[in-house]
Amino acid sequence: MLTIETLAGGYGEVNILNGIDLTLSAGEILTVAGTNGAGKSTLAKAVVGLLPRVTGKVLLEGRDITLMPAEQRARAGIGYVPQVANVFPSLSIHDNLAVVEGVADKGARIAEMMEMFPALAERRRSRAGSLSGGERQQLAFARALMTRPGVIVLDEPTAALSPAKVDESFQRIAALAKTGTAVFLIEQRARQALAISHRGAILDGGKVALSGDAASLLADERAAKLYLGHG
Ligand SMILES: Nc1ncnc2c1ncn2[C@@H]1O[C@H](COP(=O)(O)OP(=O)(O)OP(=O)(O)O)[C@@H](O)[C@H]1O
Repeated sequence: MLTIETLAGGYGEVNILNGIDLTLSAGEILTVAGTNGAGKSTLAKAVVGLLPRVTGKVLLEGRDITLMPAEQRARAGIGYVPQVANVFPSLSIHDNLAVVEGVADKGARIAEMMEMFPALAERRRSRAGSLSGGERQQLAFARALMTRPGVIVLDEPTAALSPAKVDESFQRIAALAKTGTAVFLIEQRARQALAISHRGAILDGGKVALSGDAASLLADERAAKLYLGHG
């Protein structure tokens, strides 16, 4: 579904990403973890078309999208939920979903989103500006799913959530992958994320330091010691 080959690049002249190779198949969850500043968010931006300078390749279903602008990538089926949620604060929850363009069967899709995110359904007429950080994140997630993207890039989806909601969020992500969506999951909660993932990659200094299937990464002593913490 998504192939990343020798991807490098950054914001200015200095490379933040230093040659990354990763693949993600339909229905698969790939956790990308790593220390602060390792380049995880920068990698997400390169995948969705928001990094100013890149070399190497990003392929979507075999098609080279490395230089494709972000809006076009979104139309081609790459959804993105950035770390700081993008919602329209003055619009209601319902209308935040209703204004998403390019959605076939909009009413039905909104109903599906309300089912997937019960906390949003309860407050569908409330202004998005009145939501908590975690609820805003859910709304941004629902907005990104409206167009039924084949790949979704989630940048720390659990960061703003209360501990009680973290599990629920991971379960929702697992359920989404079961419907065939490929999930590119950036997470600080690496152990929990790997527990629902098929594969994982740990970034360090803009490179993949370790990668493999999620279970072996969880069992890897070096990964545990250097990157996963004890939690
Ligand atoms: N807009 C930007 N312009 C210039 N440099 C940036 C920009 N955003 C991030 N950087 C730099 O790129 C490097 C990698 O940052 P990035 O946010 O990708 O790391 P990260 O692994 O996602 O870290 P964190 O877990 O803290 O979010 C850092 O040195 C950061 O200072």
